[in-house]
Amino acid sequence: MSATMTAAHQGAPNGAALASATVLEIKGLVKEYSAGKPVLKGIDVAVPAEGITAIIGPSGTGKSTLIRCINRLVEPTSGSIRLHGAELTGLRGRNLRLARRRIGMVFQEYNLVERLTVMENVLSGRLGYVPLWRAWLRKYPEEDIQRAFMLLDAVGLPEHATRRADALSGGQRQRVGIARALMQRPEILLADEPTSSLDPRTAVEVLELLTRLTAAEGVPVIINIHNVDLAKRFARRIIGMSGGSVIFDGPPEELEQHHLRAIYGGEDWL
Ligand SMILES: Nc1ncnc2c1ncn2[C@@H]1O[C@H](COP(=O)(O)OP(=O)(O)OP(=O)(O)O)[C@@H](O)[C@H]1O
Repeated sequence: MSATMTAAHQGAPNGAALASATVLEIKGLVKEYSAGKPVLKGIDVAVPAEGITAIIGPSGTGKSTLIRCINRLVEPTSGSIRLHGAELTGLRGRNLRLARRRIGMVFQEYNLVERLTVMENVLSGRLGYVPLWRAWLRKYPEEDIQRAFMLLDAVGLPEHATRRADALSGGQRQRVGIARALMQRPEILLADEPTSSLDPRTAVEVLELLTRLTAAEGVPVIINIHNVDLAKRFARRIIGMSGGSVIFDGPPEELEQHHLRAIYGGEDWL
């Protein structure tokens, strides 16, 4: 397997991607928030069906935009995004809602409903599946409740089911966020800077948990992360972005200082 780099990165998926089955294939993805000023300049990425793929790059380079184009929180300007071969761009209404059920998301600021209990927050991961009247009446199927308890146990919060979300620490909230995302039984999980609001030790604990649980559930993860050391430690694959383009795509052991200089610019910080 070899990493691809600037000029060599002409859009073809690299050896790492070809070696493993692909769950998500992004081709020629462009996003312009203002006409003629692309933030994403034709992204080509093939995400493997297992493990963590980390997106690194300087602030403002389009990492969040890329992640949010996948579940259409951000509308792509052009290009293709295929999940298990099915095109996601252009979906509307019910078809978009059905596609979103297949894509879990973990957020930097957790996005829990603060006044609801931990259990209700986890169960809300089923909202795309359960009829709304059931959710309003809090009548989730028994199977969902069992799974929510199992996931709360797995994230180390079995005793917190009835606590309000706003009574939890940041690390605990993110554990609830992970349980909620997995409650959805997603085919892929997006994590948009999931550890940026956490202290360094809690960040490692949350990434360990994310790695373990998603491996157990067989869910591949795309994570947008600022900390390069954590990306190298937990990801199987690194995508380095700069100026709205992918300039490194390969396994962590191939990410060298010259790549980091190309991604982040300069070298006085290295
Ligand atoms: N909703 C929006 N409307 C207009 N411009 C936006 C919007 N969201 C992001 N941008 C711009 O797009 C560019 C890329 O932003 P994005 O948040 O994707 O970058 P990022 O690499 O995730 O940055 P960070 O690491 O700081 O979160 C930035 O210049 C940003 O100002």
